[in-house]
Amino acid sequence: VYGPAESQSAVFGDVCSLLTSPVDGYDVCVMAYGQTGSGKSCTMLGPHSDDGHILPLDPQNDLGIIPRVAEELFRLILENPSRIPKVEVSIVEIYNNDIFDLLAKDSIAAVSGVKREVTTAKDGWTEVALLASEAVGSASKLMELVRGGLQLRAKHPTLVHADSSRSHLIITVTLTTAACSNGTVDRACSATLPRERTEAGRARRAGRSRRASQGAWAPQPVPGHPAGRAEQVQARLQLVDLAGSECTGVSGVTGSALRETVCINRSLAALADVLGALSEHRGHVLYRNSRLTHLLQDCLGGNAKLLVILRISPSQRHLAQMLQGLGFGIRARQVQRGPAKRPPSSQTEGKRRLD
Ligand SMILES: Nc1ncnc2c1ncn2[C@@H]1O[C@H](COP(=O)(O)OP(=O)(O)OP(=O)(O)O)[C@@H](O)[C@H]1O
Repeated sequence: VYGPAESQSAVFGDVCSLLTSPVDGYDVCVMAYGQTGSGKSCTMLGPHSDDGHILPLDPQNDLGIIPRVAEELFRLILENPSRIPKVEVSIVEIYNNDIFDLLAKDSIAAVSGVKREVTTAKDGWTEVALLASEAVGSASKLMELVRGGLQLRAKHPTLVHADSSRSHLIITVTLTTAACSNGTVDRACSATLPRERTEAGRARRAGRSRRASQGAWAPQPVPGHPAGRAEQVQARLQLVDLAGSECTGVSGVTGSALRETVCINRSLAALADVLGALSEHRGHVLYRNSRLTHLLQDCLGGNAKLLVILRISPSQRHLAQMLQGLGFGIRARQVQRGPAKRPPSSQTEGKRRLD
């Protein structure tokens, strides 16, 4: 629990240790939940202006989780120059239960993003069809894309918060790495990784493969490999700034803003329901009740490491929302899925290969 005077770097200190996981092939999701105006965007992004620019008054202390994650991720990646993954970014917002691609490039996209659909592929992964993604080679390029996405994000003033975000923002960083395959010799792997890590990574990454997105980067051929090419492994790091839960009597919204509020509250209720179902180990989890939970299905119910940050307003005026937020936190905490699992080795059934 962080008090009001806690620094952004202290909060990031609890996120930082998760960042080796996507580099090692595990999915990670960090999301901020809380009522409108409680400081989710501040926590995730730091202070920022309407044009998406991050505005730290004190650059050392004010930066939020996302710019810090960008820096730390690339620092970790560059620690091992012989295994640098391809890093791609996609940014979507879920507004009024519709998904908008904030990196799509066409005339409509310049105003509000392009509407997309989430689908569950045959292999069980949820994906947003036709989603634009951009390769990035540095933290600054990643943050440039985030700023562009923020400019398109839906906002609307309310009585509670003059700069209220009306959509859920989901930034996905995908790391694609050529993996060592069983029965083959990947010289890059074996030359640079300790034996123990190579073998563990082999089993883990070989089963962690997903379909590669289209792009210039391609796996290197592996001599003697039946498919004639190295396997690839993809890990996703998702950074989620949820829209705020809201009591319409307090926020005073009407018309289109009221519809936004209804959609926000419904999707957050669906998220709470999913966490409740997972915590009770129910056989059937209703991910598709909302596009938010459908899109986040892999990180909520899959093998991802999920970190939920709860923002609670200390104001008595918001007591009902405070209790509701704490109830959400209790549900999130009750979800026990054990340690993140290593995917099956490449010789067992159910492996996913990128070919
Ligand atoms: N720790 C903090 N210290 C000082 N001011 C803060 C802090 N956190 C947030 N604020 C301020 O509170 C206001 C609301 O913050 P923010 O935009 O992050 O809320 P939010 O939860 O994302 O709201 P919404 O869901 O409506 O978009 C902003 O003016 C922000 O600068």
